Amino acid sequence: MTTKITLTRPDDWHLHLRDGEGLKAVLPDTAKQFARAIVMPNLRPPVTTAEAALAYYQRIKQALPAGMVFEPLMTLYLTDNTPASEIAAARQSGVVHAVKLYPAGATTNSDSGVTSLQKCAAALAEMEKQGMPLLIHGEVTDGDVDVFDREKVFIERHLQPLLKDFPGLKVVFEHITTQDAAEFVAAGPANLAATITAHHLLMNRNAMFTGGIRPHHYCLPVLKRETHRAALVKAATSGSPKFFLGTDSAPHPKSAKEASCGCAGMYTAHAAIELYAEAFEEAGALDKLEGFASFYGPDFYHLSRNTTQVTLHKQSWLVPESIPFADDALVPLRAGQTVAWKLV
Ligand SMILES: NC(=O)N[C@@H](CC(=O)O)C(=O)O
Ligand SMILES: [Zn+2]
Ligand SMILES: [Zn+2]
Repeated sequence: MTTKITLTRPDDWHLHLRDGEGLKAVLPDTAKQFARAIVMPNLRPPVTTAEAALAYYQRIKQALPAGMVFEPLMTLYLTDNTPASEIAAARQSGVVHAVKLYPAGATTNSDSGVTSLQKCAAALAEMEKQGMPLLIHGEVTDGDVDVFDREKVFIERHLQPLLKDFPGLKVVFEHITTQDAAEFVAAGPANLAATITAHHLLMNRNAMFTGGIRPHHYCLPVLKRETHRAALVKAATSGSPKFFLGTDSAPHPKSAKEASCGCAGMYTAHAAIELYAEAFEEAGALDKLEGFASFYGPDFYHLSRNTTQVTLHKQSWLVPESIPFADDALVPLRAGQTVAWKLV
């Protein structure tokens, strides 16, 4: 039995850091294990300009505790009105590495998101030209579509046409949750990749209803049935460079999660690489973890791989019931329970 693994230091290709006091509370959890992270732009107001992305970059750098090394990779929030010139400015800034597409109304802080991809044609053409990746929250928002089918329907209605219209555009299908998405990405061109969260590898939709309603297991896209979880594990452990690590760690105050209309998002940054190690071990594929966590992401983004390492021990530890978060608290995934691997 493997009791110790050493990996090239991983990166997180999909992360929510929030801002202000919340940012200060969560940033060390990510920086202790990841060298870099793609930072989501769904703040209030959203990060829609290169100038705002640069200012956010500086706030993250300032919030980093002394002695920690971490590089935030910024993203721009795409709207119906994003001009091509803003894409060029983002590229020029040197800190923006991707543009994020939220279909309007699909998820947390997506009110200013895109209502129709037609409206974004100029920005998308510029991204294709600049080699700037488009990161997609791939769910339709049509209330007639069952919430468990929204990702699958997005592929047919929006992703396929997009890839056809912009064949050179680099696309990351973010936080995929279905067998449909895993198979679509695996069969797609090299410029199409996907991120997979630890929670979608470890849990199926039963986890939302174990003995009662479990608001801390609610995220978007929502957890799916077991066949989908199994397909995601297969994709993540396949050794295909089209699938890489993106935690989608999404902190919300406890009071906003444990509410009559609770927010979507799970907090996993406190134990991210350890949770992935559990999922890969369970699949008998610990040897595939380094490629997924540390190589395929930078390769896709044309960034260099990290040169330092992290070590994990097979040593179970207790996750705290809650973590301070600004003037509230956070309930992390596995709160009050154990995680099987521990970062040294
Ligand atoms: N994943 C989530 O459930 N929530 C994310 C938004 C997102 O990534 O869709 C958040 O910002 O809270
Ligand atoms: Zn999302
Ligand atoms: Zn997210």
